Amino acid sequence: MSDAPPRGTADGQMGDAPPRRTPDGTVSEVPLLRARGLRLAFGLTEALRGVDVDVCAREIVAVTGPSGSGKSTLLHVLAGVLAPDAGTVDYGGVRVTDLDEEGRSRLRLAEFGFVFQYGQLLPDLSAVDNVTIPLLLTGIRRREALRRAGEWLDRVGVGDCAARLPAEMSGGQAQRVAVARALATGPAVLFADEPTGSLDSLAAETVMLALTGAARESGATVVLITHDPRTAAYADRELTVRDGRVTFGGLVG
Ligand SMILES: Nc1ncnc2c1ncn2[C@@H]1O[C@H](COP(=O)(O)OP(=O)(O)OP(=O)(O)O)[C@@H](O)[C@H]1O
Repeated sequence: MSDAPPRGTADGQMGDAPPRRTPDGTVSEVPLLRARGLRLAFGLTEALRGVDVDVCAREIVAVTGPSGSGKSTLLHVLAGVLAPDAGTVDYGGVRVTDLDEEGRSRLRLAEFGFVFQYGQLLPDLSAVDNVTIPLLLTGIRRREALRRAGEWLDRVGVGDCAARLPAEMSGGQAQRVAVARALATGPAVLFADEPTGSLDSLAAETVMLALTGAARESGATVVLITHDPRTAAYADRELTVRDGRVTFGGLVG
């Protein structure tokens, strides 16, 4: 969005991040996220067993694979939520895997947005207030935050739900509010873990249309986990994870 706050100063080292919007509006060929040799075990369970992944600026990448194959773990490591046992993640000019917990937290707040499968909206707040909260946290004044939140709800097709509580919306409407909330602060990368996992196919379609449309419009890169081929079909590229390894489509070029 043109009125999004400036991005990329989580630790003051984001100046050499590749451009997210190429002059002709296409996806950049330069990896924005670059992971190499990722390994992570939970006790005896090797969730990631040597994963290499590139995600280019403005790309929409679907991560697919069987249950328990390591998809969520990979997303959490790419997003700096989890630190791997071995391997590197680079985001623009920042080596995420060299940051401590606090540095990763600042990076997430400044650069990343998240959408999950369930229960992400604050139940006691209306749709518009749910979208307003992260804007207020970036220091935007309430009146302006409300205006932007309303615009985002319109953009994802749920402007008429602005005053409703999450319990007064359908699952698909609530997920579109969650998409608006995740994108309203202008994140460079949107990470979505099964965003349509709890929805019927029609609602899933409306959510994916809203998510991909809004992400493309705002120039956000998207990494989304799904085991629904119809959801994966909205992506520019699909990569497959099996037994902790990327078996298909991890690298570009
Ligand atoms: N916090 C944890 N503690 C222990 N084991 C874990 C933890 N998180 C994940 N695992 C294990 O790591 C492996 C990969 O899990 P992960 O959640 O990444 O898979 P997934 O492909 O996302 O699965 P699903 O599609 O069912 O969500 C699984 O064997 C899982 O049980």
